[in-house]
Amino acid sequence: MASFVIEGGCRMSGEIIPQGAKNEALQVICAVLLTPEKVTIANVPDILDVNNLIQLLRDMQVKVERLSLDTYAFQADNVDLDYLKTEDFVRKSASLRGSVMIVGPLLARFGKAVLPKPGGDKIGRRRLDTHFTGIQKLGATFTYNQDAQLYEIEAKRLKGAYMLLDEASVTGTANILMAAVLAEGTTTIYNAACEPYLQQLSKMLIQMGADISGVGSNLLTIQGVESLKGANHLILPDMIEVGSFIGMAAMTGSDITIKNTGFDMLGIIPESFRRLGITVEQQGDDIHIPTHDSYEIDTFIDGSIMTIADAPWPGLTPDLLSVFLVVATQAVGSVLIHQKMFESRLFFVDKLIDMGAQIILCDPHRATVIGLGNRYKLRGATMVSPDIRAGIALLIAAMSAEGTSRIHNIDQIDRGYQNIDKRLNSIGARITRL
Ligand SMILES: CC(=O)N[C@H]1[C@@H](OP(=O)(O)OP(=O)(O)OC[C@H]2O[C@@H](n3ccc(=O)[nH]c3=O)[C@H](O)[C@@H]2O)O[C@H](CO)[C@@H](O)[C@@H]1O
Ligand SMILES: C=C(OP(=O)(O)O)C(=O)O
Repeated sequence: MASFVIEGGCRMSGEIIPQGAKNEALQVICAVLLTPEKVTIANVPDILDVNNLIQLLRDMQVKVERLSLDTYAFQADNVDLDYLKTEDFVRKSASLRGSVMIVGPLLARFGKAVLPKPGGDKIGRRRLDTHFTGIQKLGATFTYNQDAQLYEIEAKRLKGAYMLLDEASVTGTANILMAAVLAEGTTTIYNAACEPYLQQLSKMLIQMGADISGVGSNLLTIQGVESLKGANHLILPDMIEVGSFIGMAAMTGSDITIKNTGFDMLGIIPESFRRLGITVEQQGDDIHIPTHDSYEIDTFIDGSIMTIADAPWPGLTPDLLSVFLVVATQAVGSVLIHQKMFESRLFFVDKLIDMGAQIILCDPHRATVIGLGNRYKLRGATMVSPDIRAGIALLIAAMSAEGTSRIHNIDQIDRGYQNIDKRLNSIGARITRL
């Protein structure tokens, strides 16, 4: 497994362009299975998860053409459904979470799909109930094949239905939506997730001929259509990467401009960083983070310690809480980080404590951070990245620390951040990939 060696204390300056959004890419690439026509997708991030999904489609005989570094044309006019029965398919599906979202499109278009255990971060229970119940409501049957360890799913023709999701699952909503666009009649999805990823997926599906209303809300109404056509789609900048750069800049005392951030789609993210005391200057669609010698965490209006907690969109994405946590370690003041959605995403704080951070892990979901302000710097350390977002948080810690750090298992970072070492080194970081 590759590692990063990071020389701490280097300030960055200059401009950085965020990659395309990982979680949107995973959705819209699955959606190409809904039509035999050509779908062209631009701003596709060159990251492990996305490349693994594209390979999975290639293995299913989807024609994939790389038109430029970040633009692909897909044509699913001759899909090999037998591939879904192979061990190779099961193994590859387990390498990423996004693979679960081929079920909706396959079922809608071909009446059958299989669902092996998907991959993704090991950050606590990651149940698929919402996917199952939603797709069952559309009339599909699930049969567990013990030998192959996968579900076989069938439906002659999906039928629209009303459903109130048990939770606003991101990939669950995408899967059900992609199934419903070709179902017969009307589907209503209440308590739908409405992250920008889903708004963008809906936008692409509408361009393909789907009839969807309520986009951006938690109530989606879909009138099924007979077939869908090709489309051209542009993926938004990755809001998690934008947030990671904001935190990284503040904590390393860097002066950077994050270009083309898709600011209007960042929701509560910029304001949440401002509440940590970070100056986030909007300049058109760019974000400028000036050099911070210190930043002070806000309190609630009554003076009590602030909580930063995740919530379904338009609440704060759980994928940035690790970044908020690490950035708070060098702030003036205290904050409670409450990761409500996942129960194993905060254990990486042990590594930060080893580096000198003052953190009390209250329970698997909550950590209190007592900011060190300018009093002490973190110390360099050797660490292993447990998941993608803990990985970037540890990288930020290492970049701000005194001395040299090593992070092992950086595949976990590469899963979601494109050429991160090269891009950061080009504006002044010192990261070596071994
Ligand atoms: C490939 C992809 O797109 N992955 C994202 C997707 O994963 P994914 O779609 O797998 O995550 P879900 O939205 O299904 O749920 C995530 C977790 O949050 C819990 N939950 C969810 C909704 C809710 O209202 N209450 C609640 O507690 C679930 O029980 C689960 O433990 O969404 C997550 C939540 O934003 C992100 O962390 C992942 O990066
Ligand atoms: C948890 C994440 O990804 P995945 O769902 O692919 O594991 C993430 O992107 O932070």
